[in-house]
Amino acid sequence: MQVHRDLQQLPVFRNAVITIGTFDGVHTGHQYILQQLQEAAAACNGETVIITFDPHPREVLAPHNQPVHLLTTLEEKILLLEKQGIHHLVVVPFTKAFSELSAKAYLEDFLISTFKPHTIIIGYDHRFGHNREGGLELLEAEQQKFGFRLLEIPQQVVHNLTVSSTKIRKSLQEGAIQLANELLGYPYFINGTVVHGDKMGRQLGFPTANIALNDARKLIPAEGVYAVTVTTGGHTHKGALNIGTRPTFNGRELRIEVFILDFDEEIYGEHIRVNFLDYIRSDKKFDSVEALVLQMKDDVARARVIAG
Ligand SMILES: Cc1cc2nc3c(=O)[nH]c(=O)nc-3n(C[C@H](O)[C@H](O)[C@H](O)COP(=O)(O)O)c2cc1C
Ligand SMILES: Nc1ncnc2c1ncn2[C@@H]1O[C@H](COP(=O)(O)OP(=O)(O)O)[C@@H](O)[C@H]1O
Repeated sequence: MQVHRDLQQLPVFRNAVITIGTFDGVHTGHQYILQQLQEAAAACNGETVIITFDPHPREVLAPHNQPVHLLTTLEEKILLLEKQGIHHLVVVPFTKAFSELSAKAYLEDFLISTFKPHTIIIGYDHRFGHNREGGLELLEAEQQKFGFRLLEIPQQVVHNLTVSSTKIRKSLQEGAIQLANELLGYPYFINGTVVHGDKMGRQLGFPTANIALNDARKLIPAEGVYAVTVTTGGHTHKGALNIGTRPTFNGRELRIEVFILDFDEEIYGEHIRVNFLDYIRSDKKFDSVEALVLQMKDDVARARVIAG
């Protein structure tokens, strides 16, 4: 997949079959659109082109101080899209000025003039232009004039639920990992670096790698204990992960820390990726360190079975 970040340097696409969106999470609904993109491109000997935005439009448009919670950073999105076998990803810098283009100007002066699409494929609820004023009706009205094919993809449903990035974010924030993973079509993951903690883990018999996220905008699932897999140094291990403030030790700040099963290496400063498999329990304040350690033994046993 070629990634284009400079709109002035785009190649000429052969029969561009395009789709447009933020694709946060690259979930099963997005994956279906990408399949349709590939089928349409195969039928016209065209190239598949995804047009996405960075930063995420909500980061530019959301009221000040409202945190964004991304399912995928741009780097992660690129990796996920690459796996889908798409030819081109065009990353459009999303600015306030760009967001203020009228729907017609966006369509004619940006989308059609830049990509000269053979086919445009959009999801059922795609909106564009200032205040989201444009949609399917405007594309249909412009179709004759510009001669592109138009394909609208209906909503995708999993367990009677319409798949959406918002629903997946909500599930993760409620600890509903299995549902989130089914809607995503893969286990939710985070990427980070191993940093120093308070050096208590080793004394408890459970050294825990403390994770600093690569990107602070990444969504952190609900506080609690999770069964995970951990990839570091090119190897994947089972793990028991805690997201919480360590109430037993009267901690305050939120930490993400993982005990890696059957592992004994110093990995400070290393890159670490965690795949969330299932939620085990909520975070608790224990009356004694012994009680916490007993519970952690049980968590680890459960993580071993789940990650098996
Ligand atoms: C699987 C697992 C479950 C945990 N559950 C809790 C918990 O319920 N309550 C709590 O206060 N701390 C919990 N912790 C966090 C421990 O208190 C923490 O690992 C310990 O304080 C060591 O921290 P350090 O690595 O920063 O020294 C958990 C840690 C792990 C790995
Ligand atoms: N099984 C393991 N799981 C997690 N980290 C481990 C493990 N074995 C060794 N380590 C190392 O030990 C560190 C965690 O030890 P810990 O005493 O909890 O210190 P800290 O408070 O700095 O996290 C990790 O960052 C890692 O480098």
